[in-house]
Order: sequence, then C-alpha cells, then structure tokens
Amino acid sequence: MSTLTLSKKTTIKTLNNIAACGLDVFGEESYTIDHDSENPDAIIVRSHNMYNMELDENIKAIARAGAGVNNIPVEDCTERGVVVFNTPGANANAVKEIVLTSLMALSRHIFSGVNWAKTLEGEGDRIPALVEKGKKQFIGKEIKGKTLGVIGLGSVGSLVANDALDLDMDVIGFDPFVSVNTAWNLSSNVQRAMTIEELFSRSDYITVHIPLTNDNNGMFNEEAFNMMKKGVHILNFSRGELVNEEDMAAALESGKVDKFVTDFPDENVLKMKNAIPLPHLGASTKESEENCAVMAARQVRDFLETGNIKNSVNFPNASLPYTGKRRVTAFHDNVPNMVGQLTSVLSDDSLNIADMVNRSRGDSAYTMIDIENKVEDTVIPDLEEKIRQIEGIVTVRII
Ligand SMILES: NC(=O)c1ccc[n+]([C@@H]2O[C@H](COP(=O)([O-])OP(=O)(O)OC[C@H]3O[C@@H](n4cnc5c(N)ncnc54)[C@H](O)[C@@H]3O)[C@@H](O)[C@H]2O)c1
Ligand SMILES: O=C(O)[C@H](O)COP(=O)(O)O
Repeated sequence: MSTLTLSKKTTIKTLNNIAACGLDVFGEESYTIDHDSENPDAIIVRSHNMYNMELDENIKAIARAGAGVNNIPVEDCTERGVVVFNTPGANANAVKEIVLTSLMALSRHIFSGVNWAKTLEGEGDRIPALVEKGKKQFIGKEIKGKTLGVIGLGSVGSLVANDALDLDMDVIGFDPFVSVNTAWNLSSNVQRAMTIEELFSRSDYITVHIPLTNDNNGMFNEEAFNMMKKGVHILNFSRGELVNEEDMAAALESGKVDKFVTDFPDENVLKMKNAIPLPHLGASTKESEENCAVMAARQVRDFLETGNIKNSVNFPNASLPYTGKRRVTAFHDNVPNMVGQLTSVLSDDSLNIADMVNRSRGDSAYTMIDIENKVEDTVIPDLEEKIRQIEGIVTVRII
C-alpha cells in the first residue's frame, strides 16, 4: 500500500529511445523528462528489461510504447497499483510490412543472393558471366498459391492475413481468443483453423503474432515440427522464447524447416543453418516509433491528470469526463462493498458525490469518485489516509 500524490512537477523517466514527438505530449510546464530519475511518477519504455529494476514507491504508471509487455513485471505492478499500458496496433503496420518483405525475400533467396553477389568483388569483367552462371543456386519459389498460416489474428496478424490474400496466397488463421473488433476487420477469405495442429499441417509458410506467455513458451518444438510439411518456412516476429531453439536447429539441419526468419537473434540462432536473423526491426520505422510514443504519452498524461485509464494491460479501462472537480481514485481488491466503504468515508466528511465509476478486472478493481464540494488541499492528506485504512485498498490518489 502506498500514498500517491502528484509532485508539483511530474517526472517522466524513459528507458529506451522514445520519439521526441511523444515526449512533447507532456509539455514543459508541468512535466520534467528525466532519463536518470530515481523516483519518477511514470516510466515510458520499449524493450528494456524491467525485471531487475527497483520500482520506486512514487511510480504510478508504466507505458510500453509498443505491444509486448513481457519485459515488464506486470503482476508486481498490479499488486502495487501501478497501471501498465501498451499501445495496441500502433506499430502493427510496420510489423506487417516487414513480415511481407521477409516472406518474399526468403522465398526468392534475396538474403543469400545478396551475400553471394558481394563475394564476386574483385572479379572485374568476369562478374556478369559469373552472375549468370551462379544464379541457378538461388532459384526461388513464388508465394502466389502457397498457404500461409497466421497464428494470432490481433493487430499484426490480421493485417498480415488480409494483405497475404492480396498477394494471392491462401491464408489460414488460428486464434481462439480473437476479439470482435479484429474479426470485423478480417477478410472472410481468411480460412479458420479450428486447431493449431490443422494450421501446422496445412501451411507452407507459418508466421506467428501472439504475446509470449508461460503457456506458449517453446511452442515451436519437435512435436510441432513433426506436424508440419517438409520444407515449411517459419517467421517469428513475436518473441524469441516461442521457439525451442534446440529443436529448431535440428529441424533446420534436417530440412524439415527450410528457412527460419527471426527478429530475435541470440548465440544459438546465429549458429543455425538457414536461420535469417534480423536485429529486432519489426517496429523500427519512424512512423511506428512516433505512433507508439504519442499514444503511450497521451495515455500516461491522461491517467496522471484525470485518473482515466485506456489500454491498460493490468487494470480495467475506466473513464469519466473530467470536470476539474476533486477526484478520488483508488485501486483496490475486487471485493464486495468497497464502493460503499469509499462513499461512507466521503459522507462522514460531508462530501457529496457528483459522479463515479467502478470497474473490475480479475481480482483488481478501480474506482473514481468526483466530489461536488470544494475540497481544500489541506484536508487531502487526511482524507487519503482515511481511505487507505479501508481493507483491500491498494493505492489512493486525490486529483
Ligand atoms: N518484432 C517486433 O518489433 C514486434 C512488434 C509488435 C509486436 N510484436 C510482438 O507481437 C505480438 C503480437 O502483437 P499484436 O500487436 O498483434 O498483439 P495483439 O494483442 O493485437 O494480438 C495478439 C493476438 O494473439 C492472439 N493469441 C493469444 N494467444 C494465442 C495463442 N496461443 N494462439 C493463437 N492466438 C493467440 C490474441 O487473441 C490476439 O488476437 C506482441 O505481443 C509482441 O510480442 C513484435
Ligand atoms: O512488442 C513490440 O512492440 C515490439 O517488440 C517492438 O519493440 P521495440 O519498441 O523495442 O522496437
């Protein structure tokens, strides 16, 4: 349990390179951007691993300018009432473009072809003839008419699936948790795999677009490869840990997997025959970095200033139009009579409620209450303390 009060100048710490237009969202009057701050009010992060970091008591929010939050200790944050945001869809187009680029580049041996052509340096006038003789090593396949299996049909997967249809591929998708929004955006020509086994067995190319969880760690393993066609191509722009590297190395060696494009190289990947390692470039476009930074910054600023929550991965979305009246915000356990207890603390102080919202997500809940009366700054610490005494309150902040 901790007290949350906005310091006069709110400090935002960044843990990676965050696009300047995102940081500009904060404005210099009320915010300081301090990359080295030890007690920031909020953090904006991309892929920096936060598991080994001490999280200061003052932190109220962490925003991932991007999609994957596996670098953030989300459970700890939830226990401490720290909201974790991400920016759904903000980098999806960038990933879609690199997936389609890779799909074609690997089918046409672009990577190995370029490397080979460079070895001809110094051959002078013989180069054109050597090229014509050597090009037969790089006879590719067209993707037209081949089957692409897309695992995960969220922001990235749905874009990939739709555009692969436009490239005349047959597309099968597997996503048992697909959202209604995505389903609406997905072409009806994307075939639905009822099981992942079906997708594995039918695909010439497989691309994966799901968040890393404890359940799917190592899901590309020997058992999975055994279900796939010989010579399948696999693309992983999601997370390295989805792949069992020992099994992948063996599958590449035997030719069961023809090529493996991955955005997550490590020592093992770099040793694999026919692996094509990219240096985590999926979201690395100017447009995507700016979209993510602006979206993350807006969500954090809105939360710090109004308590409203949008796109949190650990707390419910909650929004009340902000009228400038005093607002009590509290994270608490999702237990009965919490709203009753909160309102009685306020009524004991003769405070009248103008509006309120209460939302829950799993074991956690969040309540915002707007107070009709004028509440002086001097009484706030006392009011916060009374609310904090309610059993099950995690954090309280009066804005
Ligand atoms: N390489 C990069 O730079 C880069 C960029 C963006 C995202 N990513 C990674 O890609 C992931 C997906 O990104 P997104 O923006 O599409 O996320 P998203 O949340 O919009 O979509 C994820 C989809 O996966 C589905 N899903 C979850 N578990 C599944 C499972 N076991 N089998 C099938 N479907 C499953 C969900 O229902 C959801 O529809 C991110 O979590 C991140 O790890 C990488
Ligand atoms: O999950 C994501 O959004 C991507 O992996 C992008 O990571 P990055 O912000 O470090 O480029």
